[in-house]
Amino acid sequence: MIVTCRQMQDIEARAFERGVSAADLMEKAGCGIAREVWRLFPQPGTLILYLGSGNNGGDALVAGRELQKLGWQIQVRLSGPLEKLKPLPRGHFDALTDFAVSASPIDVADLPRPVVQLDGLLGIGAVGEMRPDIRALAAEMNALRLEQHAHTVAMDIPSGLNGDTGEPSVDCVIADLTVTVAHGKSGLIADAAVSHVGRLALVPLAELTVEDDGGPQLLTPELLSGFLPRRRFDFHKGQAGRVGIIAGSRGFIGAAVLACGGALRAGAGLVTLLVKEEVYELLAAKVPPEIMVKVVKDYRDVLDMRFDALAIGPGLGFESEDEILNVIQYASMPAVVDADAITMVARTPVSVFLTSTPPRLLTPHPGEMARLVGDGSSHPRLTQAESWAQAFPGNTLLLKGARTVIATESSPTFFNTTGHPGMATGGMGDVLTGVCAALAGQGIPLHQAAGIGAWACGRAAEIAALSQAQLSVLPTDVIAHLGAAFGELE
Ligand SMILES: NC(=O)C1=CN([C@@H]2O[C@H](COP(=O)(O)OP(=O)(O)OC[C@H]3O[C@@H](n4cnc5c(N)ncnc54)[C@H](OP(=O)(O)O)[C@@H]3O)[C@@H](O)[C@H]2O)[C@@H](O)CC1
Ligand SMILES: [K+]
Repeated sequence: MIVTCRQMQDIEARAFERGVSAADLMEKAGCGIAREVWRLFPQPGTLILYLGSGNNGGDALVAGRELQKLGWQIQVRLSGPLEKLKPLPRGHFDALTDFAVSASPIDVADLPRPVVQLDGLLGIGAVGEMRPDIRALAAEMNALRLEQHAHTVAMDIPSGLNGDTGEPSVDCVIADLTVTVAHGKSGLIADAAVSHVGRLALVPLAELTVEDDGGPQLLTPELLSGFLPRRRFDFHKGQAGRVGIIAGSRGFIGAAVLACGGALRAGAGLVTLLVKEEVYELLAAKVPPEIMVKVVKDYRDVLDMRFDALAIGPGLGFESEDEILNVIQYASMPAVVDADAITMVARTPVSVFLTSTPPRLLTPHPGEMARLVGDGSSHPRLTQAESWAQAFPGNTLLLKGARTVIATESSPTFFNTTGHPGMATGGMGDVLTGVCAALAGQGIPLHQAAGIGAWACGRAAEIAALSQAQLSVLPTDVIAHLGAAFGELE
């Protein structure tokens, strides 16, 4: 569930009336934040706590205390006199040991790396524009990030971001990771906020659980693990899904290989790559040994084959457009439609979709989405995805981007939380297509399959970046780390 700041404060106030302790909540929030920092930064370095006067700074202090136990060295920047700290953060400040308060910007050149700065300046208690003292510290954090490669983690919301609208004010903190507490805040998923929020994580607080409103949801491991079926001990490959992949053409061999790799690592029982004669030799030599490669004269031959799910599109080209459109329209099993196949759908009368009974998952990037919705592409991403889903009930749309959004009519819209800018490399989408098809082949509904797929690919890319720079992460690295990502959902 996504809430406004006011709704969050009301939920909190009602919990306090029931006797829930604010100190307890801060303890849980701070420990949860520390866990999320550890997930992305498992090697300890230097932690700089930027503290405002409110409870947002308390979260940073508790997280700092926990990370200190793992070996992080702590430095503190205060926005004003200590006496201004609210009682809860003041208590945590007084209890902290072995740290230095710096009265001026910190030179991190000789400090242990990584340098991570916790933004505890302002949370949901912020009113109006940032005041000069806070704004100066926010600007300092951004400069440290930009000029000295420090990483920024926002407590609850990035300071200076309107928690309801997502509008960033001047000098709004640019976070690499925002760990939000109890519930996602509406401003965090606004298009304008994406580059200030960065990677998202949610620390659920059982005491602040409320009845779900059916609205958008953040993709979290807690939510997604419920979508992954447990396998019986006597499970066999026929039950794990027979996936057919229609991909690859001359000059676009790699896309097919990547889709196959994604499908394998997402647990498909049998993966068959269906290709035309001209690329058979090349692809048969290039795909992993677990893949069967089958030559088809006409892609429509697939309509008579037994598959549990199809993936259609990566590296396909446009030579067999009529055949592909027929497969999308008539195949009796769920299908993931990607890349060139989306462009084909976009230039076809929409009735093709309305008449196709089995569900389809379309996974456009913004350029392909613009082809699908025309003028609609100027609308907010959430509106684009939900409008398309309303127009084509039963089908699912996954709109790629730094904040991938997934919509299906009558289902809560999902916002992905994982991933990093190093994923801006050709081929990432091909992996995702294979992953989603494999999950669909295991009987997972396309909406959930898309959610698991987006989260797992992003998380795999994060794990791949633990041992190398983000910008060096390749789609093949994502495939190699999918197993670790899925492991976090079990
Ligand atoms: N939700 C939950 O369940 C839980 C929430 N928790 C955490 O608490 C956070 C909310 O804490 P909060 O209410 O103390 O407010 P917070 O955001 O720290 O800032 C308020 C302070 O900032 C000041 N100030 C205000 N506007 C300003 C401005 N424009 N420019 C400059 N200063 C400004 C204002 O000072 P004043 O105006 O009073 O002098 C006030 O003292 C929440 O985001 C989460 O992190 C968890 O610990 C536990 C569970
Ligand atoms: K903050």
